[in-house]
Amino acid sequence: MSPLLQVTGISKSYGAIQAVDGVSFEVMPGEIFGVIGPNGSGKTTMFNSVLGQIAPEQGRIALKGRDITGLSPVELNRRGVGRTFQTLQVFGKMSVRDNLLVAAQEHRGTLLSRMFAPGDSGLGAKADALIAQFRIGDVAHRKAGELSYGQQKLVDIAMAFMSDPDLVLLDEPCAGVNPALVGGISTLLKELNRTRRASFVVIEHNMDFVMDLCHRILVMVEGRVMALGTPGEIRANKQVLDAYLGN
Ligand SMILES: Nc1ncnc2c1ncn2[C@@H]1O[C@H](COP(=O)(O)OP(=O)(O)OP(=O)(O)O)[C@@H](O)[C@H]1O
Repeated sequence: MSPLLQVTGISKSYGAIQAVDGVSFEVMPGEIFGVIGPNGSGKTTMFNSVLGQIAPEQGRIALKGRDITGLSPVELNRRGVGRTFQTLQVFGKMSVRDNLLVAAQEHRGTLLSRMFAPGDSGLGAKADALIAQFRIGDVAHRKAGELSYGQQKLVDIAMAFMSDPDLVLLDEPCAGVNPALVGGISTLLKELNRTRRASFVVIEHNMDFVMDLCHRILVMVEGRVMALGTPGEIRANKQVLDAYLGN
């Protein structure tokens, strides 16, 4: 099986800070791939390099064997790469359902083309299916800003799925979420992985969540890959325990 995502030797510095230093890894189709590491270890910078948000100074990123290095987030989205951010991206004054529709239109075209696009172009059915899958039907017509933070996080994740992505990069999906809802997010991601064959790259500090959810985990320390393996291998890695998990 050939990799869905191939990251080869990417580096990015900010002045004297080498935020990402020669990071390489592959994500296979259908894989849930975790990225962990202490604060400031370069996880988000690596993520943003993959996602076209920042240009890596070195290295190559390929999706399904094609070079995508330097492509814009919009172009990547069209090629099947979705993302969520550390901070919520929902529009608080719009209904949950409208947030999903806007996310899909974002994927389909420019603001101008959206303004003149006829109706919802069949996106309503897709939004309703996701609302059902995310079990947020009871709040679908409420303003997103009125929902609990955890529920807004679910809306945020659902928005990333409106473009039928092959690969979704999730930046700290559990941050700030009530522990009672963390298990729900994990169950949901496993279900999306199974039913939609979507692959995920997940940055997360919640170790129980990562260990339970991910097939393989990359450990970053000071911009470099310290370890890469299954949750069992990462838990048993002495170097990782000393540098990170043991803290
Ligand atoms: N825009 C920027 N300008 C200057 N330095 C930056 C910038 N973004 C990140 N850095 C620095 O690069 C290093 C890596 O940061 P990054 O945010 O990628 O780490 P992280 O592992 O995602 O951290 P966290 O877990 O806290 O989100 C840090 O030293 C950070 O201070």
